[in-house]
Amino acid sequence: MGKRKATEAPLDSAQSTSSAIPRWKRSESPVESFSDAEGADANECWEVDIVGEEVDYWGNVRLEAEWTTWKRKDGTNATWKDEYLQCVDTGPWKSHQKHRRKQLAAKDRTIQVHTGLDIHNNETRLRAMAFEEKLKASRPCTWGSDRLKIIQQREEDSREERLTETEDSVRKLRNTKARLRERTGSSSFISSSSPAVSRMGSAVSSSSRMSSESLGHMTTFAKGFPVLSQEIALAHPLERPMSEKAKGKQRELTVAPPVTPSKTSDRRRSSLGRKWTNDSGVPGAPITFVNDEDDEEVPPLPPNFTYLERGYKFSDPDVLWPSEDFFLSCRCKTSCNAANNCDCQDPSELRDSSGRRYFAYDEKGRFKANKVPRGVEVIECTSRCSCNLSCRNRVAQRPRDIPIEIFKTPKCGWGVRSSTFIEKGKVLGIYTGELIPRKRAHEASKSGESSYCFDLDGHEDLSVTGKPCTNGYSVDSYRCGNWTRFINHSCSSNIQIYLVVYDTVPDSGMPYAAYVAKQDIPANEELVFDYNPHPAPVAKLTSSSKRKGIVPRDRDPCYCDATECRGYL
Ligand SMILES: C[S@@+](CC[C@H](N)C(=O)[O-])C[C@H]1O[C@@H](n2cnc3c(N)ncnc32)[C@H](O)[C@@H]1O
Repeated sequence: MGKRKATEAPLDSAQSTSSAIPRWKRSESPVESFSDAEGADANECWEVDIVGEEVDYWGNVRLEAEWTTWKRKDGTNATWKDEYLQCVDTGPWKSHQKHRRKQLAAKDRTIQVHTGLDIHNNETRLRAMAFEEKLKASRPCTWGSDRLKIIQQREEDSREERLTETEDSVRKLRNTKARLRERTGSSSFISSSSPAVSRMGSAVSSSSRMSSESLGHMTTFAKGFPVLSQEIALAHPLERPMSEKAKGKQRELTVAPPVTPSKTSDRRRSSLGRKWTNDSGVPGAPITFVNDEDDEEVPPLPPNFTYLERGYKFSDPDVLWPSEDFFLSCRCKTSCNAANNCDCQDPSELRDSSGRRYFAYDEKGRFKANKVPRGVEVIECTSRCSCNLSCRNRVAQRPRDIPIEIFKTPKCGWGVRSSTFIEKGKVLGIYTGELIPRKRAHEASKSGESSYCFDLDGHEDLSVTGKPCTNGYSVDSYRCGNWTRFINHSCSSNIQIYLVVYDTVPDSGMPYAAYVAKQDIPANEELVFDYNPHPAPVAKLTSSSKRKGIVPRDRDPCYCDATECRGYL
């Protein structure tokens, strides 16, 4: 609602500006004569309603109004002339428009705006404004401030990590003092089942031997984990000096009661998650840690554990990775279309009955499990091939694109799941770690040293020899590895392993073990594989012996809960 001063207004002569682009074209409305009009207020103003608006090329807005108590002789009562609207309060109209824009933006997923005209009518203008507002809200261009936030977050993280270490050292000091008091017969007693102590034996039980779905052996000989590196290495000489604020906090901590474990745990979990996500190089597919079971902060890891998303670490002088000069290569342009025409597929054993070679993946990059016999290495294109990363024969080597959650399971220590649905045939990642000679893995197992070893058995057929090969290689992910080292066993698995070579030479005994979805896996379902899908003939446990917890000697009990559970690992 608004009022217009009832003065004689001149005829609008400004039909256009000097510019080539016209302003809105004004109608030849006559000078209004209000001499016979009634209904004016004390200031000689007549009430108007704003009913529309237009915008010109330069963004100038003009309003359309209608007199509520006066009309022309021809019955019309609308005007665009701002001369008549100078004392109109436009506030209510603007808020009405804002509300309508919001409604439009909420209603349309994509707002169609046709801006071909110089002059936009009310609807177009509203849509354009709604579109811009929506765009701004959905994709705010805040990279500058985002960057600042990341930097601040990093600084905060490193400060928090130092604080956590300090808190741990205080707790440890208290425990040590308590133990000393205990030894010296002091009456005060502190339970040894404090989180730091109970954690050491919790996750992984001792001496379990497993073999992979396809051919490898997974050997886990864990006699209890050392505690995390952060707990031991309190002040690294190369670390930045602690800020005054943090020092103050440290001083406070020495007298204050310990912080609640949940807060510390959350901080440590998110800090480790961020670190591993950064180290994995795939920020779009983060790694997170969740523990809804107990107060264990993060999975127990040996000191100086290194996260390695892809490839192997070579620390053993006996293990030599083949030189790039020996890699196979093809000359396919952009992407390899047919395995039969692809030179790097020459040694591939994936052939149909007429001898024609085929790829292990379909056009969508899904692994064709039923077409790849157990023990056959999949040969992917190498860095010497002329095709690019979009090639259909480069799948296991692509960066991971599913988010990973490492979570505490009720019975099997830490396990792995993803917050997204995983399609059957989806290749999830490869088992990484130190590539060591098989004999070293066996020595480690005999000496009872903790290790997470995956035996790369290559073409060995366990069903024929019945014994594991001793001259091959194993992957030890105890000190170095990625999220796959947390995948638990189930007698009813949803993922399987196949061997793949890329950037190495086929048949060298050094393939990668790739994890692939055996079936569609719903979001948040634990990812599990059968550590020993072709077990040597050990008597299957009866349900009553399972109930009694009787397992064969040298075997660990299985807690997978599958109906067909064998009862042991
Ligand atoms: C490769 S690790 C898996 C990650 C492990 N849960 C952890 O917390 O680090 C293998 C170990 O996990 C435990 N584990 C895995 N699956 C299990 C199962 N079905 N039943 C009992 N323990 C299991 C065993 O202690 C085994 O030695």
